[in-house]
Amino acid sequence: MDTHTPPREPFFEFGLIGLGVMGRNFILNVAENGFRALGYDLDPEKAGALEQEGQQVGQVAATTDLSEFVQRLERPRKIMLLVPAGAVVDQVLDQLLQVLEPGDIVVDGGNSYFTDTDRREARLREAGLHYFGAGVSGGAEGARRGPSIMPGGAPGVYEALRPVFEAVAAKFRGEPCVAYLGPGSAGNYVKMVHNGIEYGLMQLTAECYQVLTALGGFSNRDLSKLFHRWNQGRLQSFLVEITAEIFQQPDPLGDGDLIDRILDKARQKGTGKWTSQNAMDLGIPVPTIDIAVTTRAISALKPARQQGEGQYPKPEPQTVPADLLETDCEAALYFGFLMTYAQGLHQLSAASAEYGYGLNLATVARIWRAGCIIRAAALDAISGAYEEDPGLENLLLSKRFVPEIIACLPAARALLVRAIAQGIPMPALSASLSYFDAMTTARLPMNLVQAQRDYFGSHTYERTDREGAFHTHWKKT
Ligand SMILES: NC(=O)C1=CN([C@@H]2O[C@H](COP(=O)(O)OP(=O)(O)OC[C@H]3O[C@@H](n4cnc5c(N)ncnc54)[C@H](OP(=O)(O)O)[C@@H]3O)[C@@H](O)[C@H]2O)C=CC1
Ligand SMILES: O=C(CO)[C@H](O)[C@H](O)COP(=O)(O)O
Repeated sequence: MDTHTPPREPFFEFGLIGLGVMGRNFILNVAENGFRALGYDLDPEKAGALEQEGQQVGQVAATTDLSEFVQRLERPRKIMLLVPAGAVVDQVLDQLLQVLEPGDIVVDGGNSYFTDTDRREARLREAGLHYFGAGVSGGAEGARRGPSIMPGGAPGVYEALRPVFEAVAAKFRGEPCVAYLGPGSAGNYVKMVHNGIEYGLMQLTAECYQVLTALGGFSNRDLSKLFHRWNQGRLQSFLVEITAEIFQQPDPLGDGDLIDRILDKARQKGTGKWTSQNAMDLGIPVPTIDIAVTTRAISALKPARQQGEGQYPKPEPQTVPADLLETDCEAALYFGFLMTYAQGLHQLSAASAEYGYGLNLATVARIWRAGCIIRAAALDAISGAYEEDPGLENLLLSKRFVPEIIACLPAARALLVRAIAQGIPMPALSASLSYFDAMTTARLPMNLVQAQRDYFGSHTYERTDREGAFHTHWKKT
């Protein structure tokens, strides 16, 4: 398999298992940054493809033989897995446990569920091995040119990985978008919430697309220009940037634009759902993320949606002047983005306390400023907000953001009123605004919910005027 014929003795400084979309690109990035890197995949075609591509980069080889892979790595071995999350990771670990030696380091770079990482870390520790969870974001391009890396595990072990990670990570004003985040599964947890935020931002963007099209008659060309313009301002972000490009992509299989030929069913691999599920366990509200997951589920129900559209006529669309719609959408989208980051970071703060991660949220926001899918100009200011006030309970309470959020509110409300009146679903913007309104209302109607709970189940309630738990024999008529 090797075309380089390097010596058979340990020669490579970094090993990578799983030469798919992420692995192949990540290992080329590692080699290009001066580390001798060896890849392993079961599939000879993938190993061959890496060797082919690696010729231009140098210092990279591939094998399909696991014992050869292990023999040719310098000790302690540093091996990163970029294989599909789930059972495959355990299968690879079963094999590695047969051949690795105490002190070797295994890094899971995939989207593994955080409790799996804790379990695997304990398993490998028993064998004298180190296990590290380091979520990687940025897709294929990021892996190749500079991803954001979210590492967690034993701090001493990170020191061995730091030179490689800092070299390959994306740079924001020269600062690598990687930092040690915390013990155990901290890295995989942060990556999971990153993906939850990703779901929220994508859903908000999609809703703007729908409302601009339905109420403003924006063409794909108009949308591309608009998103491009937005990307020059406070909405500057990877997702807004690629959205501008998506709207100008011609259909490679026919006339017209590709976007118009893509089926409106969004799939999901599970990280958004895990974020929501765990937020529920922690008792932290992340409604924009929840609804983004739910909306993907609704999108999958195409036949029912089609049937519903036939049975329930929509209101006649009332056209809104394009400039007004554009202004309101920009502010509403920015508002929604801020609410989504606020929710995700709030969840991280609670998870940090619950699982002992000791997360520094300013650091988390800092390493998201470049390389990852949720990178955005706003993250620089978000990081600053947590630096100024490390105990900040919620981003929307940050003095930095209060005036900006206040300024966005009229537009977000006006846009939603129009959308609701016209029967255009904007579930993520709606959830973001209701989240904001609830989080900024000192007295919510939950006194009634407590009364109902006590009425039917003697669950007791607390009072506003004295301490203790109370139960009432409610008067039944
Ligand atoms: N794609 C993306 O944009 C991103 C993905 N991720 C995460 O990174 C991880 C990898 O994703 P991605 O690169 O997209 O996945 P791919 O499916 O493209 O690549 C996975 C690779 O692992 C190989 N593989 C499977 N089983 C084994 C095994 N037992 N031993 C060795 N190699 C094996 C696969 O080979 P074969 O195909 O022959 O089975 C394949 O080459 C996942 O956890 C994913 O969630 C994270 C960020 C972004
Ligand atoms: O990890 C990623 C980016 O950082 C994945 O590309 C992304 O989360 C895909 O998720 P899904 O398939 O659920 O939309």
